Amino acid sequence: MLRSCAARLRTLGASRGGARGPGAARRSFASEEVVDKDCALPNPSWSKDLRLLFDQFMKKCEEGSWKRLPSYKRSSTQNFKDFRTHYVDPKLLKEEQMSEAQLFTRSFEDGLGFEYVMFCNDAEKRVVCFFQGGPRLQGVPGFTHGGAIASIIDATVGTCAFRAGGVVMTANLNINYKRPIPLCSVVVIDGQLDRVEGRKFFVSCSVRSVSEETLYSEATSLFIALDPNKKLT
Ligand SMILES: CCCCCCCCCCCCCCCC(=O)SCCNC(=O)CCNC(=O)[C@H](O)C(C)(C)COP(=O)(O)OP(=O)(O)OC[C@H]1O[C@@H](n2cnc3c(N)ncnc32)[C@H](O)[C@@H]1OP(=O)(O)O
Repeated sequence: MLRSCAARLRTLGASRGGARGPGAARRSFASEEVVDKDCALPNPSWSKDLRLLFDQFMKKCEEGSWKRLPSYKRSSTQNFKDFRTHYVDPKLLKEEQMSEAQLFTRSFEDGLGFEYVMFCNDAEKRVVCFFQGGPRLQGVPGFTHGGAIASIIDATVGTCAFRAGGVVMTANLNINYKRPIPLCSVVVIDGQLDRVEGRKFFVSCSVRSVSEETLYSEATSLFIALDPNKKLT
């Protein structure tokens, strides 16, 4: 698996054309035109497994029950700007650093870090994430780092909570690591909103192999919807 992963990355290097694939979002950022591509679309580093899962769920999207969630390196939506002004003390924001701010899980070159796509089913209160962890996410040799697994779990269960409760933050994340995840393999993270108590959103998830035969990890989490009358800092 590692060899084919390296091979894909070599072809990726050759195809570095930076093509503006579908789903590119044009917007001005820090006074320059930056094309923020939708990273939740296939690129040459995606394995056959990841593309197959993507195609399967895109068909479900056509049936209407599931929706693919676009994903960008930077969130420029107005609500993100409102988030910063509303919840963060401007004194703490160093504008020059903020212009470099990117979503952590979208901060690696194609194929090297987090390759993933999420689909949501709001009726079932579920978010499914297909994740291929690249060679820069290595923990023990040949396996994915536990912190990288926690990050993609956090993003998946966080998105599940976000869909139900709006702007949320992680208050608690408990992960049981049952089996190590081979580096560059594809896993299926299935997030489920379990219950809501006021501003508390309880979400759990499993991390399984594509064949569903191997349970790699299980997690429970608590997200808190932010109180509009409270600053975060
Ligand atoms: C912006 C939009 C852009 C668009 C984008 C689109 C896509 C978007 C996807 C998002 C995906 C996010 C995925 C990344 C999410 C992170 O990674 S966030 C980063 C890590 N988390 C943090 O840094 C949070 C740090 N903690 C805090 O800021 C504060 O503790 C919190 C979480 C905001 C809560 O503070 P608070 O609002 O003052 O609430 P508080 O009164 O303390 O507690 C409320 C209730 O929760 C309970 N509680 C709080 N903490 C705990 C705990 N750890 N354990 C148990 N109970 C707890 C309290 O006991 C209380 O319970 P009740 O008394 O009401 O029964």
